[in-house]
This record gives sequence, structure tokens and C-alpha cells, in this order.
Amino acid sequence: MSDISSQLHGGYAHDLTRAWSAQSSSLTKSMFMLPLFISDDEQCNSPLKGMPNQHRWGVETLPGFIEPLVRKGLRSVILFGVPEKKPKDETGTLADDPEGPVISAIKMLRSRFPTLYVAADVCLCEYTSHGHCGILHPDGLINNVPSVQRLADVAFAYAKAGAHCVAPSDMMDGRIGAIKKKLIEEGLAGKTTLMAYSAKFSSNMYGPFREAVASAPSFGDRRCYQLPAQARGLARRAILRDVGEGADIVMVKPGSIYLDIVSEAKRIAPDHPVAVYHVSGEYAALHAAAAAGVYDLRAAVIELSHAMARAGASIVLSYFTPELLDWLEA
Ligand SMILES: NCC(=O)CCC(=O)O
Ligand SMILES: [Zn+2]
Ligand SMILES: [Zn+2]
Repeated sequence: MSDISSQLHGGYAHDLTRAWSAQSSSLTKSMFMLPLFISDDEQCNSPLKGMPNQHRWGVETLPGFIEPLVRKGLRSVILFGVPEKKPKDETGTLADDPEGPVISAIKMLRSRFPTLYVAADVCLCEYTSHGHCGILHPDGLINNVPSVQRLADVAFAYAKAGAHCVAPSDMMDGRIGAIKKKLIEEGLAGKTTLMAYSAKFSSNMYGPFREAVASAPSFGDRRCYQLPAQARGLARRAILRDVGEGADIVMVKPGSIYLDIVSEAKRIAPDHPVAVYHVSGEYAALHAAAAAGVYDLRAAVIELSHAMARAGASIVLSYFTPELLDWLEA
């Protein structure tokens, strides 16, 4: 088996990942990746309470939403599954259910929208009965070894279904290496990008998302596996660790209040595309502030997007992507 750190093709096999590897400071449509919430109810089209203009979609309703966006220049999406019909369990069995929402949506999007780059978020919290991102010990603490094994299996299932990119957001130790190893062994490392949520902070900004996917932990919180706000050093170590384990892209999350970490990521991993996730709470806050007359939404989003690019991000995961396709020229 070849060495994990020598696997580069997954990071530039696709024309979009090649564009993300170039360094430029102007905003382009192709920088923006749209997060999508996919229900296992195929006909689903339900607006999300905490997030204006965002919906839960089903595989039947999604094409009608995506088609005009692709025509306007949408290049990439990232999928989050929302099981509403089948029961959740301790190990998140539904995450790689072959008939589940993510695998069905990957297949549908790949066949209906050939120019669209399809990323799949890899985590267990949307699928576990306890709402934590890994498998637990009886005392409620994370059991890292089986968690990482399970996440590697889920990532492989998404890659095999056709995802261009798998993006583990769970923050378990060693999962990037385990996923990369699995992709190498299965012959998929050369065409699958591994985007690591490397510096994911334990944040107050995820509230509307947890409601959107119904993934709030049933007890405790995620502080033992997400980074503390004050921990620049831990963020650096997590970024370098993930790069060493074979990440093709490193991500910082949330966005606006962690742009110093984005610029730090660009400094310590200058040869990797850096992604930033402009998360649900930031999105909802911008809408609320604009509605209260604090600023013009479009002007504020454009300014913030420049700040993210300036800090070093070449990819922005943003719920404003549909608007930005109208606002940006190219
Ligand atoms: N893995 C995704 C999240 O944890 C939250 C994203 C958001 O709040 O938009
Ligand atoms: Zn999670
Ligand atoms: Zn998450």
C-alpha cells in the first residue's frame, strides 16, 4: 500500500479542485459550495424555521431546485442527510443506508447534473439516537476506535456511490488517516477528495443547523471533541495532523469569527486549499440584522466573502450561494 501523504490525485482529479488549488483573491461563483439538507422523504420540501430560504429537500424535489442554480453557475454542493422516517440507533446505521437520503441524492445528482461537484458530509450525529458524532462507551464518552472505523465505512460508501468529495465533520482522532487508508485500499483515493473539517470549534453558531437536521445531542455537549474558542494552538495541531493524515482540503468552521484561524491555516498549510464554513447561526444573524435595517444584506455578504477570501479561503461553504450566483459576475 502506498504512503498516505503521497496521495495527491484526489485533490486535483477534478477541474473544480484544480481551480481551488489556484490562489486568487477575487470572488468567483466557483468558490461557493452550497450545503443541502436531504430528507429520506422523497417528496420533502419543507422550509426551515431558523434559516430563511433554506429547505429540507427530498430526492424527488431536489432537481427542480438545483436545475436553475446550475444554469446560473452553481459548481458544488455538500449533502447532509436527515432521516425522518426510519429510526436512529446507537451506531448511526442509517448514515450509509444504501437507500438512505445521502446515497440516493449522490446518485441522482451525479446522473442528472454532470457538471456539479458533489461532496458528502460524513458524520454520525444526524443518524445516532444520542445525537453524538461518534459511537459511545457505556459511560457516554466517545469510543474512538469503533467511531473511526464506522466513519471510514460511511465515507467509503459515499465515495463508492459517486461522491467527488467526502468531508468528515465528526472530529474523531485519526479519522482522516483511516478514511484515506480505506479509499486507497478500495481504489478510490485517486478520484475522491478528502476535505477535513480540521479546525471545527465548539460554537454557539450551529443552533439553526441542529434544528434543521435534528442532531442536537440528547445529553452532554460536543466540547470533548470540538475545539475550545480560545485554542489557537489546538487548531494548528489539528490542521497539521489532518494534513499529515492525507487531507486534500482543510476546513475552518465557523467562518466570520474565526478568520484569524483561516489565515493561520493558510500559513501553516500553504499548499492545501483552505475551506471555511459560514455556518447556520452566522447566516441567520446576517438575515436578522439586515431585516432590522443594520445593513444591506447583499453588501454585507459580499464584504464578508471578501474577508474570507482575504484570510486565505479558496472555498466557502455558504447558505448564501444561491444569492451569490446572482450577485457575482463570473
Ligand atoms: N457539520 C455541520 C455542523 O455541525 C453545523 C453547520 C452549520 O451550523 O451550518
Ligand atoms: Zn456530527
Ligand atoms: Zn456536524
